[in-house]
Amino acid sequence: MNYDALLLVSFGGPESASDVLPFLRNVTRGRGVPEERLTEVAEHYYHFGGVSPINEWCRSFIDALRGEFATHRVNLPIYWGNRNWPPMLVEAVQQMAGDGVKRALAFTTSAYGSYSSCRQYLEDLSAARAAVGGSAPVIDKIRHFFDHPGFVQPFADKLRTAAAAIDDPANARILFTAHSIPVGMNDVSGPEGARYHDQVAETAALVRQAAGLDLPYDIVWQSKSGPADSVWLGPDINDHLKAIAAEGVSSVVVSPVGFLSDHMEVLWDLDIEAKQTAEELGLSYYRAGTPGLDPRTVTMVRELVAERVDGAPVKRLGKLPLWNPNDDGCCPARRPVGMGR
Ligand SMILES: CC1=C(CCC(=O)O)c2cc3nc(cc4[nH]c(cc5[nH]c(cc1n2)c(C)c5CCC(=O)O)c(CCC(=O)O)c4C)C(CCC(=O)O)=C3C
Ligand SMILES: [Fe+2]
Repeated sequence: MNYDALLLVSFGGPESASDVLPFLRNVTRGRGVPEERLTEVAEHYYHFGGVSPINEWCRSFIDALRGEFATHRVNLPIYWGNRNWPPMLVEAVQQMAGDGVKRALAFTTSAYGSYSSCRQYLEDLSAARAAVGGSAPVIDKIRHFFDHPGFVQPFADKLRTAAAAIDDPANARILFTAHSIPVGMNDVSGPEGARYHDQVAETAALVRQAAGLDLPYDIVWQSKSGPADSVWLGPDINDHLKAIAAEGVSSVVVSPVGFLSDHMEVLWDLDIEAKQTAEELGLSYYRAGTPGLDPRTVTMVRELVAERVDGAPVKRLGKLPLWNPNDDGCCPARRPVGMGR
């Protein structure tokens, strides 16, 4: 297939204190997230001066990707649009239309399937295209990359480095963590359901294997939002820290496989909140890094583009079946948080 642009699609994040509340309102519009949760999350952002690292990461990643494309003679201009904070998707689609782009590939910064990590990005892309009208390019989303070596290997190296600092490996546990979602949303993720959970679990196993570690590990979930009585994927990382401390575990190494780079969820929910929980329990806490700007991750995007443009081989380490998220047959439009399916 011929494409004439790459669009990087991300979540967006505030870049100053006055951005925080308007950003949070964009994220949660129509989602049934309680007001107390918003005030609480706003404080997490204010703690860091109202600045999420996500937009700056996108800028640096695009710079690196432009270099990668130039070196490998990939002749595609790169555009950038976010779901929740400028630069917004609609501006990016407008710009592409003005530049005469007819067909674009979209790389989203989430590796996994599910309504929140995939379908919602597709819905926002179609809304942006509809707003731009007839001159908007066709946009195809690149496949889920949860098991691509350019995603798995940076996590593995960073996990190995973090684990090397543990002084009592006999009583250590690896915790792989990803953003929780409502259980009802997970149940309908992917063509056969539960694929969000299963992709995260496959990534976790691949990362541990690639790190060459035989420490025991668990998969845990973080950053639950929505009403307190709504059922989300668990165990929550903080609850699980209590459970394993009671079993006699004395050190944890936390690998945030749910995140391509250090978002606010990593800086606050892990490095402040979970770390404090661990310390209160007397557990030594080590946090492994995210891929971030690892050159292998930059190369991964070029390779994912080559799969679509040149029919290059599909590089992957896992066995879960892939599916085409551009079809309508997976991750149906959702009901409000907490409503189950
Ligand atoms: C699966 C998933 C990912 C991973 C996939 C992906 O990367 O997209 C993700 C990423 C992110 N989530 C982010 C921020 C937020 N998510 C919220 C709320 C929610 N997330 C959900 C799910 C996910 N979220 C859900 C089901 C909700 C409930 C509301 C709803 O049903 O939509 C809220 C509202 C307040 C709160 O309750 O936390 C905020 C502020 C940021 C930016 C961080 C930064 O600024 O650095 C990023 C990358
Ligand atoms: Fe989120």
